[in-house]
Amino acid sequence: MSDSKSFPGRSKPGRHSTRQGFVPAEAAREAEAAKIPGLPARLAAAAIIGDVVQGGHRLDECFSPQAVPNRLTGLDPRDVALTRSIATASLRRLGVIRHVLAELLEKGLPRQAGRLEYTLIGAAAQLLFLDAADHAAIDLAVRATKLEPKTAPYANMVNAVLRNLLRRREEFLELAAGGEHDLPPWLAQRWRKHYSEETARAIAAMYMKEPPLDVTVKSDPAEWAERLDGVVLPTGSVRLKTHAPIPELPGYAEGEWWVQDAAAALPARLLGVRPDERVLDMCAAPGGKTAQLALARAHVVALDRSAERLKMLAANLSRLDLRADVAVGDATGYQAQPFDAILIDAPCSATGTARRHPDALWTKKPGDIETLAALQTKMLARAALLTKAGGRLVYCTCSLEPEEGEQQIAAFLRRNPDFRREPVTEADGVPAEFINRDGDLRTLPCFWPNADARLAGIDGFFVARLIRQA
Ligand SMILES: C[S@@+](CC[C@H](N)C(=O)[O-])C[C@H]1O[C@@H](n2cnc3c(N)ncnc32)[C@H](O)[C@@H]1O
Repeated sequence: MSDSKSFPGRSKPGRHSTRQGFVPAEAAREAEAAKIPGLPARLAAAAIIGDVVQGGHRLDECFSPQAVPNRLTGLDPRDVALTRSIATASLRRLGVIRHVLAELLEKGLPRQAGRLEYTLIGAAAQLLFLDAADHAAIDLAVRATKLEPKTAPYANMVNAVLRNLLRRREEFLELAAGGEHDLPPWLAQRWRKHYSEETARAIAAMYMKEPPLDVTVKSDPAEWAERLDGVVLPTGSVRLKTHAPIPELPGYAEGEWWVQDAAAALPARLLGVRPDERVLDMCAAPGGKTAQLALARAHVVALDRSAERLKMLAANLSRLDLRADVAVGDATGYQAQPFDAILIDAPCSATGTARRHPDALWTKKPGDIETLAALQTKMLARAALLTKAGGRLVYCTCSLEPEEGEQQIAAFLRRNPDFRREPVTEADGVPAEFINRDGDLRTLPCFWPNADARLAGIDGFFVARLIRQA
């Protein structure tokens, strides 16, 4: 790998002679590493695991061309795919991998050993959960360790730990089987309290599996299910059994569908917009729900604080040949004439989406929930001012935390007596099991179990539909 930023913190590289002249030793080491098949991907994966776990970066962002630092510079597409699979498996199973490593590292991890932990995590993920050849996983982890001056003294230790892991693999796989060790303890504890012991276990079991790919189609789900080798779900989304690269699938380039989890497709539908209504999508990017509203031929204002993410929204709408007015701005202070309908897909802890974004569980801390809930409260207050008399307001989050869902709406209704809940019913095309006692929608990742893991589960979402009195 040629990206020198992939070795942050390396101290004062020495210089040595090459045919081209003097180059930093660091660059020379990287050039050497690039020649060893499989090593650049292992180095990139370790760097990305660190960016997520230590730096708080989102995993998806690490794979975007705009990523800073970009760990993928110079990697060929096969190495990028391998990097992604190592990093994703590492984060999906991070809890149990750390548990296993703690057992194998008698004296714990050496302090200030740079990227050593992430190299070990990536190698353990390969040995336990991926198809990579065992000898390659161990040998390349040892080489990666030798490459960095801070970690080089621990190369023998890495070798010994990984060989021990291999010897005890069956025991560790048994430990990993239920997924219970994969969750950060503070979140597991919350879910046991708010749902039940059994539900928390079922969520953990779902979170250790790769999720299916769901898409929203512009029309004719049955035909697209057949063309895409999928099934039509009870809510109208199409679930694909294959994992082919998305841009290569039929209908993608023609803009006939877009990727959207089946649960994420429900909030915009529950807003029930009609042609020519003025609709505000308050947190719109990257635009999955804006596309649904635009497809219903509403006049949509797609508002988001992030200009970068709105560029993605614009590109998505352009591929789909759909239109919306794009506005960059802070929803909590947004001013406009009142709207017929408003959708708030609020920023949240995203703990309901960890099947697709396993990093979501490891980049959040307990205090974040309070901070996010405070932001959501402000957005709801602003949306209340922007909703016409008789207008509708749908609030949703992809969080499993009641503070960002049920409690948020209970407090909103207490503060805003001119709003009432319009309960979600089966007549909305929503399965009864998704509707809670208050008439709000609450999905959990363990819903829709299926013996065929390719078809199981749904993102965790909360959705409330409110009406402002006329
Ligand atoms: C859950 S995502 C929205 C996903 C989107 N609705 C979709 O379906 O594709 C939340 C969005 O809220 C945006 N956001 C965060 N804080 C905001 C604020 N104060 N005002 C407006 N948008 C904000 C983020 O940039 C992010 O794009």
